[in-house]
Amino acid sequence: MSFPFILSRKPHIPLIVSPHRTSTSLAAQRVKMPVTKTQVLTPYWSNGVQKLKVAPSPPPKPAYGLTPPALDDSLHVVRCMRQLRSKDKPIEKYIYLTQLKATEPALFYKLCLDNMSEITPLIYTPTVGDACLQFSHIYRRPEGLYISINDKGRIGKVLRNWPKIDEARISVVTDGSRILGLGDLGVNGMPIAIGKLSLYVAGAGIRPESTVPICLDLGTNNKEFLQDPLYLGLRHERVSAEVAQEFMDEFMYEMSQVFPKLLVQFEDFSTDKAFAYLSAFRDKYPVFNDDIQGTGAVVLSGFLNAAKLSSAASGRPLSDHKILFLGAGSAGVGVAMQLTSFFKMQGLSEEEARRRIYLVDSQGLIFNARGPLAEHKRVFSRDDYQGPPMTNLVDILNYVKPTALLGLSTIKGAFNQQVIETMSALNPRPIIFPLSNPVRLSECEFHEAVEWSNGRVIFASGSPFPEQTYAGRTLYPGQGNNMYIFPGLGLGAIISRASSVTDRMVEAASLGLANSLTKDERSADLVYPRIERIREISAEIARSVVRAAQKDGVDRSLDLRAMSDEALLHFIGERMWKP
Ligand SMILES: NC(=O)C1=CN([C@@H]2O[C@H](COP(=O)(O)OP(=O)(O)OC[C@H]3O[C@@H](n4cnc5c(N)ncnc54)[C@H](O)[C@@H]3O)[C@@H](O)[C@H]2O)C=CC1
Ligand SMILES: CC(=O)C(=O)O
Ligand SMILES: [Mg+2]
Repeated sequence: MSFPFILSRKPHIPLIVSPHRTSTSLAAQRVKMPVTKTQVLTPYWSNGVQKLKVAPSPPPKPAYGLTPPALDDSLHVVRCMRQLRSKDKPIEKYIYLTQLKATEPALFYKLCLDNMSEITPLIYTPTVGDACLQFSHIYRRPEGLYISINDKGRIGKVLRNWPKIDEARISVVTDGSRILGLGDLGVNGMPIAIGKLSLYVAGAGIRPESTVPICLDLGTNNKEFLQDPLYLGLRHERVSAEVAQEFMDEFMYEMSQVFPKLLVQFEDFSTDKAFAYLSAFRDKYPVFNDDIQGTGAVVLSGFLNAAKLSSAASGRPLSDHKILFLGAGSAGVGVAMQLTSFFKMQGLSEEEARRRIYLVDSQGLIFNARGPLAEHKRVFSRDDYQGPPMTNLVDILNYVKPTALLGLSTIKGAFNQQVIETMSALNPRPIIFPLSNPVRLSECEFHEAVEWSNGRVIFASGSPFPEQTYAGRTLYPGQGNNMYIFPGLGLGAIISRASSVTDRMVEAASLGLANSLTKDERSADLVYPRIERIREISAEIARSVVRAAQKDGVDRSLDLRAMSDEALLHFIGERMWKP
């Protein structure tokens, strides 16, 4: 018996089927279904045919007398928020919320939805970075699936131990080799998979039981962890790239066999593996890489809105923008690839679009005459600079004269006062996005960018910063984080039952996000919508993604094709799980 992800179209009128009786309802007559115990059946549509599914039973309520007489759901929400706020350290709040999620998931997600801007930084970046660093010390109970190199040859068997195989729809998979900007954390990477999936539930209404966090343990090169007696992973260095690739081939094949309806999100693989696995698997399975594609989509979206504000001040045509990246890893190059589509939208050719982009890595400006380059950097390597290596960022800014400076370098403070003043001298409204995570690795802080640009900066960062007041005006930082994209992208891919995640679907997610700003948000110069609207935004993104999947012919929920845009949006909203 399968439990489709999709909720009933009319969840308020479930059919209750009594033990040992055959239902005589209309819907039930269409599908013969042996009913052996009390079950809640809900009708749903598949390829134009109405079917029934058994709804997973809610957790049992404690029997009368086992809870205090005045325990009341709405007051308990208030009590939990007070308990949460009474804790001083973010990591203590993280541990409290983790326990709450394990014991009362609906309550946990209600708190998340009602307090998105307060709770997101606790279950996600920046606190999740500390949770990963300390995972082997704060570990309490099992959550998620661990597959290690020792399981090679029997990965399918391990996957089948997952208790909710039929419900599984979305998995976030990491091998812990590059967690945020914190480096190789081995099996301590599990909280990043868990945190991203909590945002799928909170932000896109994916059912909690449909999420599968997976951490692959292929060893770690983190010397501190290898010497820590409490470290929870295998105590050896990472296996070679060849062995890891063979392991991944088996893993992905077995995933497709055990979980035929699962979408896979690759997360925080080190850059070489991130590109290798994406190209190896993207045409075979429904999979995307969040750091390459999700980040590309979220930054394109923020950049589209930022470029309009910047061009309004400078009078410069949109096609004239120039973007400089500090950092040329999976995220930097992923964003650069996605931003070429911005210039193509302005009428530039692929070649012209690429020429608007400059990459800087740890050795300075990337140009052909510098010497051999990793494959992912080559496409953006400059052939129009022949001089000596250029390593000083201010020199590079004065040479390139960019309109936008994006940081994906993990180098805290790289956007110092001189850098921001140079950008501000070059542009009436400089676009400065320090996107590295967690917050302590951010290339600059919001208050610095505001102060050093005299309040003119158009700003978005990977982790959240508080708003600032400048010259009597409140200025809001954008959060340029893929958390705005992956919930809606995943929801759209799941609802359309996409057989693969195409470039058009990723771009549709990006444009869906860019277009979701309200009038009020635009007039406050925001480049991303307020996080409190995440469900509404995810629904709009999902609709765009479904349409893109249909255009590319990778959708398998064919009945959605005939729906009007309005009906599709309504359909998506109704399918979101509500705590
Ligand atoms: N805001 C968001 O949504 C996202 C943010 N990120 C963040 O981006 C950062 C980078 O991630 P990846 O690209 O995967 O890592 P990576 O380690 O592959 O890339 C880092 C890049 O920075 C360069 N770099 C290092 N030191 C430098 C220096 N001193 N000057 C100039 N460049 C330097 C490296 O050469 C490399 O090209 C991480 O902090 C990660 O958390 C990643 C994905 C999404
Ligand atoms: C946000 C994210 O995916 C990262 O920093 O890796
Ligand atoms: Mg990531």
